[in-house]
Amino acid sequence: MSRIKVEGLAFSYRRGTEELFGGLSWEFAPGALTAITGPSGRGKSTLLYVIGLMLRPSAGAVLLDGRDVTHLSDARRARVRASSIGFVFQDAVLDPTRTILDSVCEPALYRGDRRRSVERHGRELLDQLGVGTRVEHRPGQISGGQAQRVAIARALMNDPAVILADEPTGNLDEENTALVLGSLRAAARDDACVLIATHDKDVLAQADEVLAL
Ligand SMILES: Nc1ncnc2c1ncn2[C@@H]1O[C@H](COP(=O)(O)OP(=O)(O)OP(=O)(O)O)[C@@H](O)[C@H]1O
Repeated sequence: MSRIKVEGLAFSYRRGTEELFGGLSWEFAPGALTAITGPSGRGKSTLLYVIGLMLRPSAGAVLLDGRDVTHLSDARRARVRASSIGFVFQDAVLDPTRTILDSVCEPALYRGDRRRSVERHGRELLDQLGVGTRVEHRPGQISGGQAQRVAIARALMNDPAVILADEPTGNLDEENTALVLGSLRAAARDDACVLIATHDKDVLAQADEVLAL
């Protein structure tokens, strides 16, 4: 079974304005890295928000493991989001008052995991992403590209079944792009469904599937 499926999907930010996706149907398989590409303004970010249950489609449905999650209440959609979806936002917003390690650990502490094992896992993720020496720093003390990688570690923290990443390599050089792709690939190997909105040729070359909007 596909982990995520969209059926006849369309979205408008306001009634009577431009409709995005034009009735898109697509299945995203677990274990696969799918790049979502297309010209600026075509709706790549918006598609991630709709699949990430932050926006409701104006037509069609989003199915997660075969279950239609489109019409659930806001509270139930928020629960599904917290338990199953890791989101990497385009601008890597991190809490300026927390250390890097605290930011990465927060999703797991919030759901009640034990601090010791959470911190161990947080340090491992930050190491994998090449920011392991920055754990006690705060967002103002690291570069934009490092913040991007911290945001990815945070999204991977709870081993989500679905990872949605919006231009995750936008700020990165070749070496760090490879680190990020390696981490997303490792998550996919653990059977996650990974969707990356991107213009990056390296990401497109390494994706298992490409959805062009
Ligand atoms: N909050 C909003 N309210 C109204 N319109 C919006 C909003 N966010 C985005 N849009 C519009 O929706 C369309 C799709 O935007 P979106 O950011 O999803 O595109 P994109 O393909 O990700 O673009 P880019 O490659 O430039 O990041 C654009 O026309 C944009 O102007």
